[in-house]
Amino acid sequence: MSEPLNRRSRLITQGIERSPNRAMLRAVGFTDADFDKPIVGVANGHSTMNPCNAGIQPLADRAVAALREAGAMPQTFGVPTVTDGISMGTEGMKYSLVSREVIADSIETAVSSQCMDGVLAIGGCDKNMPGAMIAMLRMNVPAIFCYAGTIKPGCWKGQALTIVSSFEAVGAFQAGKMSKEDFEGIEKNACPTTGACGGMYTANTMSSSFEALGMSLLGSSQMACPDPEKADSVAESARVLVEAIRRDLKPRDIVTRKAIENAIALIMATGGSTNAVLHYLAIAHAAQVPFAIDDIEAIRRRVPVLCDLKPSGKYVATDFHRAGGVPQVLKMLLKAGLIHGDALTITGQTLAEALANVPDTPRADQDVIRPFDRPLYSQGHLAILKGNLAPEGAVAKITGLKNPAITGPARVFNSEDECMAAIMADKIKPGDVLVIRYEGPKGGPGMREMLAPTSAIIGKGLGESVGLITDGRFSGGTWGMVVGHVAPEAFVGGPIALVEDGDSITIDAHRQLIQLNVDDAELARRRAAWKPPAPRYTRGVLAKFARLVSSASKGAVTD
Ligand SMILES: CC(C)(O)[C@@H](O)C(=O)O
Ligand SMILES: [Mg+2]
Repeated sequence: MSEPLNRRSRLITQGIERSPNRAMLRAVGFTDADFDKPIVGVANGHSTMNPCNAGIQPLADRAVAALREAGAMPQTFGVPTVTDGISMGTEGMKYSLVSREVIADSIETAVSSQCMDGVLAIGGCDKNMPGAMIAMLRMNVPAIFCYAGTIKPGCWKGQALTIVSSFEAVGAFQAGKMSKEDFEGIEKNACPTTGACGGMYTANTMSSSFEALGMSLLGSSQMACPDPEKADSVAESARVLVEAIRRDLKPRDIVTRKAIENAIALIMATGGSTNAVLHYLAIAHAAQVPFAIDDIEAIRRRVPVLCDLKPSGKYVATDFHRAGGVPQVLKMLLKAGLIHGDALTITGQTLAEALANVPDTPRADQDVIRPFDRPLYSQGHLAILKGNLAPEGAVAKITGLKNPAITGPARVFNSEDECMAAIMADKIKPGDVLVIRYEGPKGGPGMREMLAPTSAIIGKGLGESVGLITDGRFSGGTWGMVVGHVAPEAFVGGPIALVEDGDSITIDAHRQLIQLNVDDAELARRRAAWKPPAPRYTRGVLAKFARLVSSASKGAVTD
């Protein structure tokens, strides 16, 4: 007799003493026969706060129906989100990374409090993906992730638009390089549908990497949110999840070291967001898989950038999907021996088995996905930089830079807001190295993304001549000579706290170096004089996060 599928939920549905529990479940539609079925949580990220999550309710409805058809009892609960693109450049962005932990804690709390037998999570904006994955790996009950889908590109005067077009328009318009008509036209046309930011920014980076990780169905992540195929893939995910519960196939059976290496390889090949480094350190921590920031370099060296995708490339996620998307890239990496084909996926197949029917080479009629003999870059773009400014490491995109090395005078700012004001007041000159500090996980707190200043720099035409380093983060839409996640952060006395205006700083992408050119005796003097600042928040979720959070070089985790 096979094991019952309600391995966990039977703790609250079976036996005399569980009569009150059943009484309450009857109130939400359970009948006698239902108490023997697996209870599956639908972590519903629906929200009208943003386009990324505003299309999720119909997907959650499809998941509920498909779970019932597959013999499970679905129970829906809400999961909060923040919106990076709307909070960007404000104090509210401090809640972005914090929300990854809030989402993880919310899903873990709901699923574990009622001993659910599995969970299907549906998310949209950036932190929804890593937050859900961290919860799944902490709980280790059968789980699958469904991405709400990418937004479709906007269009203005024949130009494909994403939200980053609007961010970059700010600097250009303010510098008098763009007409009011174009500035307003871009704003009004950048986001035409529901779905998450349409380049290979953080949401599409994390969602597509979950296909490589084995925790989302192949081909599902880059579908556009409004398209019927997206809802169909959620229904299929529900069926696959019930089968995984039958097999007792759990997230930590799937998210092994090999799976994480496969995900990082996919991210390198597609030119994904720097945030993936932070999130995969946190995902490995939740999976209890040994994986350190220095492990990323070996993958970067062997995997080329094959996809010509925004922010630094030409195409958007819907182009990528049409060109074969993640499965096509994974099949190419598999054939080249750059990923582990024996890694398991949520379907119970190995990755190689799941890719069996995918063509070995990309279609010749498009150049969204390039063949190996014509990569955009021969090595990956996400590099870990070290030096006396970042002894624990820092993260940068090092491809596509006209000037891969810069040495210049430091312009020091103790917040993103101070730096943004200087950029918009045209106080920044070519050759400057901007230092934005006290924006780290503890110091910000919350490690804000700096898309506003980096876009303003691009918009003002300084993208190739100004460097920027921060203990904060960057958006997936950022490119240029920018280095984030500098660790240790200023708030805990990291070397970035000792920089003074005018100091010489070197950022060298090819040597993967970030160096403060000040002698050790002077640095020792400055360190002796440095005093830790008072925390910016003493109450509420930001204060709790600041007290708990680890270094960015460990994933900025809180447990
Ligand atoms: C607003 C963006 C582009 O979505 C950003 O938040 C990212 O991290 O990619
Ligand atoms: Mg973001």
